Amino acid sequence: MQETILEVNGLNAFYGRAHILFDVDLKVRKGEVVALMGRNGAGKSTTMKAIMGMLSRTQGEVSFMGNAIAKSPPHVISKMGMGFVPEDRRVFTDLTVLENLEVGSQAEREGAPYWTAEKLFELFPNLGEMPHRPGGNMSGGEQQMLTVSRTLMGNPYLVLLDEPSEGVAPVIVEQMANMIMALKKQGLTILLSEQNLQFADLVCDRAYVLENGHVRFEGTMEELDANEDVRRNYLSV
Ligand SMILES: Nc1ncnc2c1ncn2[C@@H]1O[C@H](COP(=O)(O)OP(=O)(O)OP(=O)(O)O)[C@@H](O)[C@H]1O
Repeated sequence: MQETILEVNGLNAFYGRAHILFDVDLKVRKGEVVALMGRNGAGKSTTMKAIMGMLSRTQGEVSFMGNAIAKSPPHVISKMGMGFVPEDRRVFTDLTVLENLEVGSQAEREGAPYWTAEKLFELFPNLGEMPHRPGGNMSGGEQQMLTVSRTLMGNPYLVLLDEPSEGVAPVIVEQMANMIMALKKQGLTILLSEQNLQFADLVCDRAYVLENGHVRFEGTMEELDANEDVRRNYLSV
């Protein structure tokens, strides 16, 4: 069995007094694409932010490549090789595509795919056609691709990808799915938050389903597809 890249045990998270995550356990192994699923408000983004060290109040254990990171701040976790593409996909609007990529650049990491702007332009030909365009003059889908690319420029071992298919045109959704499959082939490990079961079925190996901050299901995509109760009760399908 492949080595475990990320292991979360008994993760609880709070916004002020509101208790949002309840004893979340999850594991991501090297080379896997794992889906974090659930309806709006289930706790997917909160789980990612908590893993990334972005929340002020959490309890539980998070281990990344064998290192305990639950008390580490986001910039330290990023430097260790964890990339995060948040839902709001902010690009630097005054910087060009190439400049945006340079901002994300980190040193090569042994055992992680190595990315250059040229390699990313092969993966996202749209971006390759506009290297000098300011980020502010791009469509939402193009900005989405740029945010993913900027994160990859950090040569991460693991990428947390928050709802890549949400709010973008169907043609971009298709490109996103192709992109994730291409990244998997390169050996990248991905934890992907997603509401859309069709999309997750296309690109993911396993899924965790959240409801009200609790993990309600854990299994392969085949097991999830076959589990009508989970799909009906906790997903919008
Ligand atoms: N900054 C915040 N302050 C207070 N409560 C928050 C905050 N952000 C999220 N919440 C609440 O935490 C719960 C989980 O939200 P979260 O964004 O993690 O869900 P999600 O599964 O990612 O859903 P979505 O698809 O809508 O992003 C929701 O009840 C939400 O209202």
